[in-house]
Order: sequence, then structure tokens, then C-alpha cells
Amino acid sequence: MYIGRFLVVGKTKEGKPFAAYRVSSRSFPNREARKIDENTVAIIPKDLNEIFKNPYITYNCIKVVDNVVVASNGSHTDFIAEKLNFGKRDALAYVLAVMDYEKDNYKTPRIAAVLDKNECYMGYVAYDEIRVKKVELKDGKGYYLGVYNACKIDENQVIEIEGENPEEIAEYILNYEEFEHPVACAVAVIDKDGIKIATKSRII
Ligand SMILES: NC(=O)c1ncn([C@@H]2O[C@H](COP(=O)(O)O)[C@@H](O)[C@H]2O)c1NC=O
Repeated sequence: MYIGRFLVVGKTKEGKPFAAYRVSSRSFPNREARKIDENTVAIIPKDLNEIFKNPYITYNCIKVVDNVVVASNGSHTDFIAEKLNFGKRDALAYVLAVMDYEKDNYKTPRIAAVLDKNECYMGYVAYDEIRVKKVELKDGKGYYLGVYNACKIDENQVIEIEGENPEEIAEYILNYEEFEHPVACAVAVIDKDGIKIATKSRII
């Protein structure tokens, strides 16, 4: 099944909350997830000329601000992070409403998640719907939200989670075979010492 870019929010089996973001792509597979600093992961084409071919393929996908993780499939990551003073729900609702779905041939939805050690919200804006929802995370489970054929916040969109640190979870989700065309994955895990991030990109 192809669900395009997707987010997974959940808890490890030992109960650590995490957010993961995977780029799956048919059209622009030649990209990587690159850690820019301790708080930021960017999705970047390996050939920088590709940046100018499409406005939606280069962006920060994870940003950590004051122990809060923001993850998304586009440039809205930064704007949600800037608006966290509104609260998680309203930062998501406001930015998704203002930025709207992507004006490409697929009307690709914008998807996003915001979490800290206590609570998690997911949201999306599609051409025909906008939704933000608080999600209760469970140990060893991950709820996914994808841009195509899986753009729902639904407890049936759940996968088992393997791994306790961001490297292990990134490896696991990058190689999650049910979802086709893997390119790169970025993960932020919240543990007692703070938030740790890691990336994994497919070698081609
Ligand atoms: N965020 C991304 O990494 C991203 N990659 C591709 N897109 C958009 O989705 C369209 C379809 O891409 P694909 O065939 O790779 O699924 C692209 O033309 C582009 O407009 C993206 N936009 C949103 O997901």
C-alpha cells in the first residue's frame, strides 16, 4: 500500500512517547533526512537543483521547542513551532487552516503532530476536511497518519512498535514494508533525560 508521507505517534514498549516521520515518495525519492542541530531535522534533496522543481519537498520535518516535539510533512513544522504559545491544539488548528492543503496535482494534505511527555495531538488539512484531535498513546503502539489512503486520525490505523531509542525506531519504521517507497525517517523520543532525535535514510 502506498500512503505517501506519514507520521507515527506512540509509545515504546517501555512507555517512552515518540513521534516519527517517514518520507515515502514515488516522484522525489532522491532525498535524505538530515539532523541540522539537536532540535531540528530537515528533509533535503540530494541534488539541490530539485529544491526548485517543487515547493513541497524541502522542509524541516521535526522541530523540538522547550520539550515539545513538532513533526510534519512540510514547512508548516516551523510555523506550528512558532505558535506553540497558543497551546498544542490551537497551534495546529491555526497553522493548518491558514496554510491549507498543498496546491499540487494530488491536493496533498498537510499532516502534523505535536507532543510532549504528557499529551499528544494530531492534525491534518485536506481539500475537503480539516481536523485536530488529542490522541491517547499506548505502550508498544503507534498511530499513523498518511497523506494518501490513510489521512485519518483513527485508532484502527495502528502498528506495533519495535525499538526503545530513536535510532532503532527510525530503522524499524523506515523498513516497515507494508508502506511502499521508503526514502527516509526521522524520530524524536521523549525519555527521562529529555528529547533525543535520530534519522535514517535509504541508501540508493
Ligand atoms: N512532504 C514531502 O516530502 C512531499 N514529497 C512530495 N510531496 C508532494 O506530493 C506529490 C506526490 O509525490 P509522490 O508521487 O512522491 O507521492 C509531489 O508532487 C509533491 O507535490 C510532498 N508533499 C507532502 O507530503
